[in-house]
Amino acid sequence: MESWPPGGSGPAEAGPRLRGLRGADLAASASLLSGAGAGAEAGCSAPAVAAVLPAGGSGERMGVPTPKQFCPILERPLISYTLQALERVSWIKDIVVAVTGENMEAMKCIIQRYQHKGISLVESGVTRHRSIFNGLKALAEDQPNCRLSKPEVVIIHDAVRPFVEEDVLLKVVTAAKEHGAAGAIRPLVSTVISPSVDGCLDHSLERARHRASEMPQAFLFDVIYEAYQQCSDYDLEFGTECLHLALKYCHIKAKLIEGSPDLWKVTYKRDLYAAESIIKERISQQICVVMDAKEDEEHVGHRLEEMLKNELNHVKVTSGRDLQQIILEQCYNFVCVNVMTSDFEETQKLLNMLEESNLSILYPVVVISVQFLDYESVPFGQKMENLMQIREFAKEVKKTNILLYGLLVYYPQDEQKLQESLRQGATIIAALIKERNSGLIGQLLVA
Ligand SMILES: Nc1ccn([C@@H]2O[C@H](COP(=O)(O)OP(=O)(O)OP(=O)(O)O)[C@@H](O)[C@H]2O)c(=O)n1
Ligand SMILES: O=P(O)(O)OC[C@@H](O)[C@@H](O)[C@@H](O)CO
Repeated sequence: MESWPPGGSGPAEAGPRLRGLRGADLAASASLLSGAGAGAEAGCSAPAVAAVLPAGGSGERMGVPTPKQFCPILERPLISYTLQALERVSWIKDIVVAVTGENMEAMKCIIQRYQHKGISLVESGVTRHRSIFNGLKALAEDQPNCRLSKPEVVIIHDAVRPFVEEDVLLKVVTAAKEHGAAGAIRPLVSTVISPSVDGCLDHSLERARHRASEMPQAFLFDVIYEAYQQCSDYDLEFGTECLHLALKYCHIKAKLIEGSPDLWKVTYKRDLYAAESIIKERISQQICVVMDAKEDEEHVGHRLEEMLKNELNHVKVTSGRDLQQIILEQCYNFVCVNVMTSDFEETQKLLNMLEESNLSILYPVVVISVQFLDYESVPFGQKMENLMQIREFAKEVKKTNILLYGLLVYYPQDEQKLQESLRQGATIIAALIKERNSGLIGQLLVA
């Protein structure tokens, strides 16, 4: 078992807000688990919580050579999104990932490149249960060269379930403390049937009375560790349900927690497309319009900003007065307005800030360099020559995961024509942000 990177600790980025079911009880649990707030002051000890991520599968159902946990989404391996989701939960102290020996180096590179913190690696087993057991052994203090402290509660979560939020983790851990085990469940989409030996229907289960077992699950460490130690080889080889092991070997009836639709497991190729679509949607929720601060309210950049607000419902459009703050808020989309200047001065300043911020390590950042030009009254030749620089700029910044596009917006004297080109410009901007197509970088689109 290795901690990677050596000495690494603490989450890679600030923990997210608890979403939805914030409630006073969840807030209290969160403060207790993080060792802060009233719970801790009242002398309640914050239970140590660790997580085990089985990531040693081959992903046969995905139908590609690369094990699905390493398949890229927006050029980043799927497992990195799951690690990010867990490490930003401040009260999860250790994350143990079980990978095959042959994927150990690849996993270390992923941890290094995406700056994941507090990750320990163990060798996976030939089945999911054996991989989980190996992860638990790394946390148990009765093992040789064990460097991790035994947690009170352990979360078990598939590495191929990237959309896990703090609130459901909090609920399963809180329930596991009380019941000994807890797991997320979802309504069944299809009815479960039992076939007879001759391949005909023997019976079906009443769908409304059954649920799909999902992840995350959480256990008092001693419960699940004891269950795995007593586990039969048959269960280790063919079992798929940790909650069942706690019931069978420790007589613990797990508390079942209703989970959100996003808890699903990436299994087939269609799931990768769905995951990419969800991630693209999530990082497209905020756009920052960057323009020269001294420009007055009539500045055409403000008109473009207003048009974007009208065209893009549910998208927060801000004008970037304090760019550093906007970057800190993890905005991944920037529209840089250059009026009449063609040397990309504003755009270059923005690109330099973005490259220094490391914002694009986890997600591709879209920058759209907008030029307003009344090309009926300005000589086009020289202007176009300048604008073509964008191709070289784009190639350079792509190396740091910044997708740079050009947009030339017709800037006529006629008000109605200007309104139309602004609307067309907003539509093009929305499409570039939504699609994040790296094949279009350096292109100059015209509205
Ligand atoms: N020997 C194994 C098998 C699976 N897993 C992990 O358990 C999780 C859920 O299992 P599953 O979806 O079945 O993954 P695979 O076994 O890779 O998929 P398949 O059955 O299609 O081969 C995945 O993160 C997978 O990497 C594991 O750690 N060790
Ligand atoms: O994909 P597999 O069949 O290997 O196992 C994964 C799932 O069974 C498991 O994650 C949930 O059903 C909860 O136990």
